Amino acid sequence: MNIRKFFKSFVFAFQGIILVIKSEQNFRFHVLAAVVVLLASFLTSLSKWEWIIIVMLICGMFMIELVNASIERVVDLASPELHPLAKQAKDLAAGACLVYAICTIIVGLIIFIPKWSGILF
Ligand SMILES: Nc1ncnc2c1ncn2[C@@H]1O[C@H](COP(=O)(O)OP(=O)(O)OP(=O)(O)O)[C@@H](O)[C@H]1O
Repeated sequence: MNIRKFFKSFVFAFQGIILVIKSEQNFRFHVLAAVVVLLASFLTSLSKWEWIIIVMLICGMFMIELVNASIERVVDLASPELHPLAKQAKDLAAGACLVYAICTIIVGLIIFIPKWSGILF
């Protein structure tokens, strides 16, 4: 196993994460949302499994935004001019992000509403 190559691949992966933070407004919004959700989670007594679900949802959102940013760049490289297939590729990737974001909101509400309803009402 080539250790140097192994660590270099980590460096490249971190470069990708830094790039998406710097260049994608959506990603920065999701980072902010994740901080808010983590703060709310600390203030709410979550079970181990609820914590696991929250962490997986947050990481999943970051992952899908990274894939979306990657698809946007590949499409821009392959089709700098307007093309219906380029539009479809970008809109499909954006649709995947939206589906996942809606899923995280629904699951978050299922976890938090019963806990907060006792405090609020
Ligand atoms: N090469 C292209 N050919 C056809 N439609 C495109 C192309 N590039 C982008 N589009 C479409 O134009 C609309 C706006 O795209 P825009 O470039 O503003 O955002 P994006 O590339 O999807 O994301 P970002 O703003 O983060 O770069 C989207 O519906 C997208 O699918």
